[in-house]
Amino acid sequence: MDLTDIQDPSFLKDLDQRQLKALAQQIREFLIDHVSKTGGHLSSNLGVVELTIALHKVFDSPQDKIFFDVGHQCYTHKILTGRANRFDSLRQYEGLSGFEKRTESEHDVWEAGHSSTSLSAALGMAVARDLNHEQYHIVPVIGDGALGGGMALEALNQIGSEQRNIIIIFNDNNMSISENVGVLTQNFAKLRASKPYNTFKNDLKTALNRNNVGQAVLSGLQNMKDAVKKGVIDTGVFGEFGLEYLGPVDGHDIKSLIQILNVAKSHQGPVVVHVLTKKGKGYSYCEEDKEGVWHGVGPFNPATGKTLSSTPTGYLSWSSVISETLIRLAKENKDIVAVTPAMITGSKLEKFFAVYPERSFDCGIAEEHAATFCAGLAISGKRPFISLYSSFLQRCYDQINHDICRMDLPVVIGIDRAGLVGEDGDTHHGVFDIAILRSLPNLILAQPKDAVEAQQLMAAAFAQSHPMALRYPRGTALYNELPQAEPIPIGSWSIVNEEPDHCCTVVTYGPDVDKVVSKVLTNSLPVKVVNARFFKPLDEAMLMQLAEEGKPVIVYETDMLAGGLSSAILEWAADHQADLTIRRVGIGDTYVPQGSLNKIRRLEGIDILSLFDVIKEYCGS
Ligand SMILES: Cc1ncc(C[n+]2csc(CCOP(=O)(O)OP(=O)(O)O)c2C)c(N)n1
Ligand SMILES: CC(=O)[C@@H](O)[C@H](O)COP(=O)(O)O
Ligand SMILES: [Mg+2]
Repeated sequence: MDLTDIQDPSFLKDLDQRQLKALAQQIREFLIDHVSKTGGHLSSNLGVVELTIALHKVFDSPQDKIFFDVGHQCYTHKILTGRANRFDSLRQYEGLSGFEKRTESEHDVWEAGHSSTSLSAALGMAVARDLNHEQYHIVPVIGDGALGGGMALEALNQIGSEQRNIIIIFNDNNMSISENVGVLTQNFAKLRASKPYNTFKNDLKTALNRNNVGQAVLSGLQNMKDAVKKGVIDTGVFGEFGLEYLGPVDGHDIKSLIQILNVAKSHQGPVVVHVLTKKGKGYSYCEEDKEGVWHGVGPFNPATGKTLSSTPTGYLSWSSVISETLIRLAKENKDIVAVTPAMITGSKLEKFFAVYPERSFDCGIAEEHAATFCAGLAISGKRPFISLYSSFLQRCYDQINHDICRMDLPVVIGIDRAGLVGEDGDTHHGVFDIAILRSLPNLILAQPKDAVEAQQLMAAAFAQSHPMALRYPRGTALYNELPQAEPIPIGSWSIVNEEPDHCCTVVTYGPDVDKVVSKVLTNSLPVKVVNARFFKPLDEAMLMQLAEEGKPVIVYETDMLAGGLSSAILEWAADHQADLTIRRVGIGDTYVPQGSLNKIRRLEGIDILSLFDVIKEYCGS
């Protein structure tokens, strides 16, 4: 069949096992082919092809609510709900989202991008359904990584006591982005290997194979409950939470999946279906990947698995610049330890973990815990470095406030993926951190303009004794190793382009500093450019100087205007009754969509050309 002919999942009801299997194969080939051109979350999607087919065969979407935790594994769901024809535009501006999007389809009943929200959402939906006296199934699909997240465990706690009808699909591929961590994974491993239950499951299968499926389901469930009571079946952590447990089932065997989902469907109360899948199933490069490099990929050659883009010579990713510097600092300072909430690969901490295994900690998807864990380390004399994607840092705002800043503990926070990230879209843009962190007492907040400053700011961060956060974007920077980086004085800005008779001053930060300088020089515009590398504390002497010069000041930010650098400068001007004419360029009161950085920066009016339109107002053409 042509996948682009699919309108909705109802066609699955008429397909037999053989046809369903063929469909799975076709979808897998489609995914590899399309993701190799657009990039995307390949491995997780390859792992849930059969599971998603079985879910849409057994349940009736959109009446029944099928949705995916994080949402990065919903591509088959998109194909089965009539969106195959839009895959050429995956993750592009105005194209198909890489996550579920309610505006895209009535079958997308929940949106995410951040992990571990699905179970709370499911319980909310279930309570609303019951209060409305409605009848439908609520079917969240959650991975073993996401299930270890605090929110998911908090939700299980309430789901167990509410006892509403929810069918939790536990997609256990024994992987987070890279290898999963924590004691829960051991509990899952025990369940996976649970022999007595596997025997029991076969009994259930035999019962289900009889003609009277309804009766088989009921007697199967009764047998199962008896077996649980007798302690024959290990229900693991789920039993402890008061949930019915079904499984484990082979997540690539559509027949077994359909059988067990039918059992779950007729169950009263919350039930977990434990599905074993292989991350990257059907594509050897993905199947063999333990580091998670195939979790999210850019365009690649499907035959060789080789990525089509390459880092230019001499450049390193910003994450690598920071982690290389951390390794050097850690050599001198034995108290430095590195902490990550499940982002070793994205944060480029693999090397640090290899060089200093006993000083490296992967906490799992647990930003809140990871931040307070760092506070505990710091209060006991260690110098923790925690790497957090800006967007995921939002999860642990309170811990940064209550546990780190309030006690003025010297934790160094690497804010990775700061600013717009591009194709992951609104859930992942890291544009709020300046605004939310700037109000926290004791915190120092900075951003380097280049890799040299990154090394100097890292040195500064570990040379002082307050919490300090250092933000850096997705992408690369020209890298020259500084064997001995001199710490930059805290709160100091620098003038990077001085003009004796300037028409205005541009105050900006990060990699845009040098872009603005090169543009004004190329266009021979008399514009002074200031590198505002500290958002907190501000360089008050420099601000006073700008006020005395009396020239217009354009604050050019590539993050949210509200609460950002320009807000900080306006506050300072008001507090000091300084006469500053401020013009602001930045992101307005909106969630920025997905798309290439060039495209969305243009759209939001924060690209260099937009800045130049503003400059020209002051400097003529
Ligand atoms: C709060 C938060 N932290 C980190 C991430 C980054 N992240 C995306 S997917 C993922 C792994 C999820 O693992 P799992 O739930 O097992 O799904 P799988 O990819 O194995 O299918 C992580 C850490 C995120 N999306 N949200
Ligand atoms: C789904 C998710 O949250 C991550 O996989 C994210 O897409 C990673 O993005 P990077 O490519 O910036 O590491
Ligand atoms: Mg997983």
